[in-house]
Amino acid sequence: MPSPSSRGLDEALDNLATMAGRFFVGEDLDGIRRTDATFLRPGRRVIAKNLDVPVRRSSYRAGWHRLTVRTAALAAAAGSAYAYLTHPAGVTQTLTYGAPAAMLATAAGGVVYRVKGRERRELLEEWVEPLHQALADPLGVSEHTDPASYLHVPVDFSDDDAEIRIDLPLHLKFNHDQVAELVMQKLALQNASFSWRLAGRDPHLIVKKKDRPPASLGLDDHGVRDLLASVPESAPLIGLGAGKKKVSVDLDHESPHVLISAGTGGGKSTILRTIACQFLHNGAQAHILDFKRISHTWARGIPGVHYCRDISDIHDALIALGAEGHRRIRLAEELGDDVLASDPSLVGPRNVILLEEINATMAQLRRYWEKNRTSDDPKTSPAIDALAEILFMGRQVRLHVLLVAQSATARALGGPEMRENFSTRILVRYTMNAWKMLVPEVTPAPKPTRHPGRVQVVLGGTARETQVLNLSEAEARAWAMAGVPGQHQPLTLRKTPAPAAAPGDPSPVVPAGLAAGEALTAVVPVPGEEELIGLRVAQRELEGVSLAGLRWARINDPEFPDVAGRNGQEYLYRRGDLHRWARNR
Ligand SMILES: Nc1ncnc2c1ncn2[C@@H]1O[C@H](COP(=O)(O)OP(=O)(O)OP(=O)(O)O)[C@@H](O)[C@H]1O
Repeated sequence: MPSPSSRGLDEALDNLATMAGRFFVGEDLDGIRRTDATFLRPGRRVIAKNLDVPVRRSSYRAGWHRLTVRTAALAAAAGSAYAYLTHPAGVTQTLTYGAPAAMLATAAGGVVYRVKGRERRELLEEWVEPLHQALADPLGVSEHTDPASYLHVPVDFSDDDAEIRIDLPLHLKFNHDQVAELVMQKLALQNASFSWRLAGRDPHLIVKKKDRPPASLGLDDHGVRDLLASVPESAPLIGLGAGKKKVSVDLDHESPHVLISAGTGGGKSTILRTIACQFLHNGAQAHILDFKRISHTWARGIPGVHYCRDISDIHDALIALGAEGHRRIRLAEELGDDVLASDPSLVGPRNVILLEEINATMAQLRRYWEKNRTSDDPKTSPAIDALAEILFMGRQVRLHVLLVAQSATARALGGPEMRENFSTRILVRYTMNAWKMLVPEVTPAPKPTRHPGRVQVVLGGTARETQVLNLSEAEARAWAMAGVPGQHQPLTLRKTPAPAAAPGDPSPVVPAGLAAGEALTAVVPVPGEEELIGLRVAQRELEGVSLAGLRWARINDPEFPDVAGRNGQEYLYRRGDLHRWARNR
């Protein structure tokens, strides 16, 4: 009978032999067969039952692959040990000098990996993992399967030519429609084609975009001019969606205001330009509140355009527009719903307010008010209050805000309830956080694409991928000017009493002398502004403008004030007009 110590030795030798066997055939060393991988073929699915943890990527590798990696690691370890035994000083020196270099290289590699891996991690977390959770049961795949082993979803899967591949189980016992629906849902695809390749040892599914929007869209593309001319006055064309379907937003029937959320360079100026020039074409008035000063130079001097670059003018314009909104509400009440329904323009011409860079503009408006308010004035900027009021006014008053935000946080818009006023939201190159904040009702978020001019137009809980009509500055200007003749209202800045901004007063004083349809005015007090002055006097009053500059602008700048009188040979201008022109240059 063998002694207990020799039995222990036998067991240890047996275990060692088993481990060595597993090592050389490339199996998991604990002996559990987790996947259907063989020595020659990588695995496709998990076969072990009752696993507590997800199966690691290495368990899917073919046996020969694992053997190669293991042998290489063993050889490296043995080589290092041999080197240490034969040349200990050399190894110590190498470690002394090599270790810091290796650490630096590892750190640099780590940074690159983090940056490159961020997109990949987002892809796995937001789309691939939820898709796996949804598909595992219908496909009969173990939930412990590594999603990336059978769901081959490229990082840029929302691009037009992207191809998604899903490896299917060999038993092929699943409901095709159910799987297709889950793929559409979980990857937030809007239109896709499904090719089932079921024959052979490698059944799989290929998913591609179908009926995608055009790659680009310009005015000279077939049918675009006719389309532009045919869209209703209240519903400008934004672009074309899947299957070349027209995408527009009807400000009278769907959403009086539009929010555009885009990172810089995402194409926000192009979207505003395309929408605004169609309104101008149809006789609307446009107020461009452009704190960046140069976003819409195409609109300079177009009749019906009121361009404010200076923060004091933006402040005044918002107050005047708020007061105009109140006047229109009262007028609408007097006219009654049925009269307005037959002719909505009775309250006045349509006014679109383009508010670029809301984040910076709101901050500037606050700062401006802090600097200029007196101790009797309310603390909140009346311009910000006016904007809030305009956003709450219904579509009947025909004042529409097209607002651009790089980051449409509640604070940037003046409160979370303010975001609710934008039932149409256009998102470009958004982050997942921006989507969750602005479009919580559409989930999961469609994957953003870097395709120029490609946006998501969200309305009524539905997101539509759209290729925005790209009008050049010259085309937009020409389209705006080629509108219905005589419809543009000339916009002038005239002195009117400032609306009283008493806290809690729901109906501030309306600027005097405004009748329905009359041009809006902005309130800009300049001492002696009605007085007529020549360019020589103006040059002394206006900072940073030379006499030559004034003479040049008189001829070349379409926004230079009109001549208001003459003194002999000299042309005279209203002082207030010259000051406002200079501020907004
Ligand atoms: N609809 C579109 N079709 C094709 N290309 C477009 C479209 N919109 C924008 N682009 C491209 O993107 C560039 C930037 O567009 P745009 O100036 O409108 O972006 P932006 O977000 O306003 O930029 P910035 O933040 O710098 O002002 C354009 O020069 C153009 O090349």
